Amino acid sequence: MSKQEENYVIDIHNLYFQYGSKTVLQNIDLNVQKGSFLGLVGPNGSGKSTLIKCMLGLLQPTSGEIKLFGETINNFNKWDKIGFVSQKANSFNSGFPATVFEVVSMGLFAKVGLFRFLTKQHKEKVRNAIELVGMTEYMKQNIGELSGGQQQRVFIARALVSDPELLILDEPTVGIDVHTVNNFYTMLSKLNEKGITLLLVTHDIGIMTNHVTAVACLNKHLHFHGNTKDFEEDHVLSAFHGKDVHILVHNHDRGRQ
Ligand SMILES: Nc1ncnc2c1ncn2[C@@H]1O[C@H](COP(=O)(O)OP(=O)(O)OP(=O)(O)O)[C@@H](O)[C@H]1O
Repeated sequence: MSKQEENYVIDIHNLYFQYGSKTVLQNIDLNVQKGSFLGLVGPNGSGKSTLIKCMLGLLQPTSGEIKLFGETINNFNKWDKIGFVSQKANSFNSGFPATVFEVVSMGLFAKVGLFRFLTKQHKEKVRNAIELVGMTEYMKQNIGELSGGQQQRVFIARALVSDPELLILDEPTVGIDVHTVNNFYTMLSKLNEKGITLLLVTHDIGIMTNHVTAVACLNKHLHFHGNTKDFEEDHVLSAFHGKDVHILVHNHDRGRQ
């Protein structure tokens, strides 16, 4: 393994995926560097979720190679290094009988079983995770009483509580208003500054480019993969060709390299 490859938390080579006879991913070469914040964009049906499912070992690629933390995915077993927050995780109704603290505690279940056995240290971990996402003042509130954006922060805290090195977020801002989305991305940037590698699947191309350190554009093929400085509207347009898409790529200077 080269020095550069040692730095990859995800390393994908020549990946193909088919649902039956329909090819959804073709010849994908993609890596995620340790400490980076990668935004993965593409139009509806471009294969983003399929690619994430392959990375999480939920789907078996038709061919190609996926390495996680330097290990071939079939041999990889340190899944606690990876946290995952899915699309529309925020679907609680206002009567849902669990507080923010309890929901975040659930992220420790795999490690400690029932949360009535949480030790002092575990409770401290839960409080820290809640603080990281800026939700301390809501700790005792019922999750169902929070806004969609606040609920998504809680789900990120739940994923963070087991100290993952890589956090994968699939469309976490669906249904969240623009102002909240901006704050949400600022929070993600802060997590990234603390050393957590982030992979974010999103449609929010304009806002996203102000926060991520690298961008990948997918539409069956990978149309672009590089840093935000080299990322041009042309790449998005070629990935999104034929789609009705309005893109605002702006303020690259604010994106960290
Ligand atoms: N289980 C499945 N069986 C057959 N085809 C599927 C299945 N899941 C997804 N597809 C198809 O595969 C293609 C890629 O879907 P995928 O969900 O990966 O796209 P996406 O980029 O995540 O889309 P979106 O942005 O709309 O969530 C689409 O054409 C979709 O219809």
